[in-house]
Amino acid sequence: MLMMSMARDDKLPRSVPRGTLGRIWRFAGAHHKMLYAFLALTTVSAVIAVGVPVLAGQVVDAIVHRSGLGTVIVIAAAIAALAVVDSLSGLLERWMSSRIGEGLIYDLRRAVFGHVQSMPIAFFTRTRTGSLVSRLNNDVIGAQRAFTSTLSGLVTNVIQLVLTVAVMITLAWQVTLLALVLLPIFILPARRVGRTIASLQRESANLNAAMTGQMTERFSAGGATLVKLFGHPEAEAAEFGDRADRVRAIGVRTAMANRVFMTSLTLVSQLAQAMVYGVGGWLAITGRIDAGTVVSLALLLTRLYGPLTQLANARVDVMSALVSFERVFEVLDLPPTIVERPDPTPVPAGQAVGVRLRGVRFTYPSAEDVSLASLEEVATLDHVENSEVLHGVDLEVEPGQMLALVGPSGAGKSTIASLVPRLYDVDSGAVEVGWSGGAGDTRWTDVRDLSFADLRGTVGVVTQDGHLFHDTVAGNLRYAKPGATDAELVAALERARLGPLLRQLPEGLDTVIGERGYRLSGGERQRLTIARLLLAAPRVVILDEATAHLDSESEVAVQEALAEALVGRTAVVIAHRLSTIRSADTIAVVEDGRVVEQGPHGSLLARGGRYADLHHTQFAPAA
Ligand SMILES: Nc1ncnc2c1ncn2[C@@H]1O[C@H](COP(=O)(O)OP(=O)(O)OP(=O)(O)O)[C@@H](O)[C@H]1O
Repeated sequence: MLMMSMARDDKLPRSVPRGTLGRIWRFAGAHHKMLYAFLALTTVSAVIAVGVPVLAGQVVDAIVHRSGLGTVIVIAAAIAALAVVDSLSGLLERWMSSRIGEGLIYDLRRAVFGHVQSMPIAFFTRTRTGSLVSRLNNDVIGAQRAFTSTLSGLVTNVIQLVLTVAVMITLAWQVTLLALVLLPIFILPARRVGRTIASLQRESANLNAAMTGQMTERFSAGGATLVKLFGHPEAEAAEFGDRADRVRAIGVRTAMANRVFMTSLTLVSQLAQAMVYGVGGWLAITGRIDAGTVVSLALLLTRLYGPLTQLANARVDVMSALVSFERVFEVLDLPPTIVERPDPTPVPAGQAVGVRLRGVRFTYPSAEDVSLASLEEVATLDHVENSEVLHGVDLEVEPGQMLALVGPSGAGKSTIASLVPRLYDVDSGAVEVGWSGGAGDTRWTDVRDLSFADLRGTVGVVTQDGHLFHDTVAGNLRYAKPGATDAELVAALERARLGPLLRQLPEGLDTVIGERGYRLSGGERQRLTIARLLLAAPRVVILDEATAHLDSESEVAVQEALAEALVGRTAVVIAHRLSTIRSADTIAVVEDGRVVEQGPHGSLLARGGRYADLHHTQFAPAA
């Protein structure tokens, strides 16, 4: 058992899954040809490295035996030629290894970015951005190192080692054996130190990611405001300081572990060299070997312990590279739970689209389904199963009509709204969009059967705090419609009641907005997201109508913009204002994950049930 685990440990550090090597090899599929060429070139370099000491020995023999100037010059010229070839192949090798390495970084970055983008929103609500960014930057580069320095080092050194030992044995097996006696002194500490360094590096990577996470979160405008208002800056600084301190300690320990190791290896190598001179010299004096052979052996020995030293290091590199690969693969392995079906149903252009929910039950995904402990920066994911939030919701909005969702906080209104654009998928039942199938009937199609592009084109969402990228006004708007002309952008801004603001902006459409750009008020932000929606012109609008934080002037402007946005569209509105609720074609009262009442304002009020209660307590006084 112990032997087995030790044998396995020779190849991989304890915690790296055994399939990782094969997977890396498959991942690097596009670079295999270049890799083979690189390995061939490496072999040439290794042969040259062994050839030169042998030739040097022959020069000494030629001098000792007085073989003539011609021989010496020929051998010297051969050494010079080998040096030139060695330099050229070294350059070519470097070019190839960097092509492979950088190519791999490119592949990994694109794969991770693409995959992370395909993750459901539940993943982003749990994951810390800093950890994710660090995965894309640091670990990808760590993984690439495996191919540039580590792989080339590994292969060159193994080939060189084998060749050197073979040549040394043919020259003088007794001296070779003696020199090799010291070998175990290299191997044993290499394994220990390697493991220690790998675990230190892993801890350091996690700490760095935690610091990046803390910085990105706390240094955003929102985060910084929170710290100023409620935070404990000293405690924050202390927490950051602790992590930075640990990274410092790890840095020192890693550096020292490396140095002590390298120093002892150099020492052993020099002792072995002394032994070769002593024993070899004695054999030469007693006439059993040539003087040139002693020189060759001594030179070859430097080529033997050199690769050994580097191999011991390569082992450490391989392990940390494997850890980086493992961390990247871990992200790539997260299943994107919301996927597009291969043969989606097309939505016919131009027709109005209705929305309905049939028997929808929904539970928010648990951490285990959508996330990674290392990206949340927790030791283990919480195993708590979320409880069901929607317990069989039935709703229907005819094409072109408006449905208002009302109900107490936490009832599930936002959850219902998030199911239509597939931010989440239902557990059972269906969310459907429908269009006229001819002959007066509506053709209902599950949103899971539509392509992402069709769904995005059909359903538009205006959230309470519409997010804007740090970009120009035009850039933010064109996010919804890439080919839009300036005239279209201006028209959308006018309709969203942002005309006066646009004229005031220092650089008009080219003014940079967002965190570090021109500051927009809450109402202006919201109207900009409405302008974005107007440009996208979806047929269904999902709207979270919370305008409480706006002053009355701004609120009027937002209301006008919203009214504009809803004209001619099907709308599902999480309504907070009586005027909206009254103008809705249908009102659904949501309570505790169920629709408890549904109908137009007048008839619901007349019924004197939950809506009538809500109306009296919440809406009427504010109206
Ligand atoms: N990402 C999430 N993960 C787990 N549970 C969630 C998540 N978001 C909301 N919930 C839970 O789902 C339930 C319904 O929340 P939802 O936000 O849909 O209510 P709401 O009616 O929109 O409330 P409000 O009017 O306050 O916005 C709540 O119990 C809430 O705690």
